[in-house]
Amino acid sequence: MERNNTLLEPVIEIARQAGEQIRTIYEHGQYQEITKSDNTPVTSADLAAHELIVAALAKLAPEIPILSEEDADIPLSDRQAWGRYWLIDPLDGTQEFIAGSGDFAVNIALIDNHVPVMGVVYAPISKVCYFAGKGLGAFKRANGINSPIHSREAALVDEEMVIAVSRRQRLEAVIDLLEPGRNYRFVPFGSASLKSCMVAEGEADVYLRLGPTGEWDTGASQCIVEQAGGRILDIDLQPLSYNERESLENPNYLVMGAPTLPWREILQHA
Ligand SMILES: Nc1ncnc2c1ncn2[C@@H]1O[C@H](COP(=O)(O)O)[C@@H](OP(=O)(O)O)[C@H]1O
Ligand SMILES: [Mg+2]
Repeated sequence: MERNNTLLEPVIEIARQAGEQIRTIYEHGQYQEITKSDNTPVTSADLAAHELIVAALAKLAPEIPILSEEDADIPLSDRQAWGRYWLIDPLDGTQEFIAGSGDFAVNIALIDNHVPVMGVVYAPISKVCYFAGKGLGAFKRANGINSPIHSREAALVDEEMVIAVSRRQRLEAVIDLLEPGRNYRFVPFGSASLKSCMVAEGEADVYLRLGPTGEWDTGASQCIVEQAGGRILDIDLQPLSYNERESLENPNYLVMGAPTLPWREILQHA
């Protein structure tokens, strides 16, 4: 565990450098865009960040293999021998990058024996970095200052429950899952990882994600959320898996700040 945590500071710097590169491209507005086979967009900014991160991680720790959203076509038969590997999403929130909302982030996780043990999420526009190491806690770095972060305690039954949701999904699909009669407030925000970090720092009680995402969308933020006191589980309240299936697609999931809330009742229509 200690060995993993010595990698944290260099990885934060790699995420920052990739984020700076993304921010420069974003501000100049000069990038190419193509549609991938899963019908999601990828830009030259995603690919530039991918190249930077892969080169820097290979230099930092040549023995650790890398799985990136932008180079993910590696069969399980090759991946299953990996004890530790880097799981990266060079640009989480590509559609937000294109739309100009500013809600996007660089994600780098270290997975050890199928468990995220290190997570770094860097938001290039706010220049805020969320990071965590297993057994170390979760932190937010802004203006060079680290602050420990903690998810929110269980809200009382009649208190407002703040729910982070994608900007690009039908809100009705989320509302349909929820137990009626509670006081919900929905906060649309871009980038799956930044919404998870909202829960980790207590800005939201829960993030409900319906629809496709990849293991790279949750690896880094799962470590941050867990170290902050929360959990990421699928909608049946089972753990997400890493590098255990041929497909890298996640099931629907929820990021909960307070694991002790009665989630089975709250998600009664799931
Ligand atoms: N049709 C689809 N197939 C696969 N993943 C999708 C998807 N639509 C959205 N996503 C995932 O949701 C993430 C964005 O979340 P949000 O909608 O909350 O901004 C995307 O991250 P990327 O931008 O890295 O591809 C992508 O991984
Ligand atoms: Mg991406």
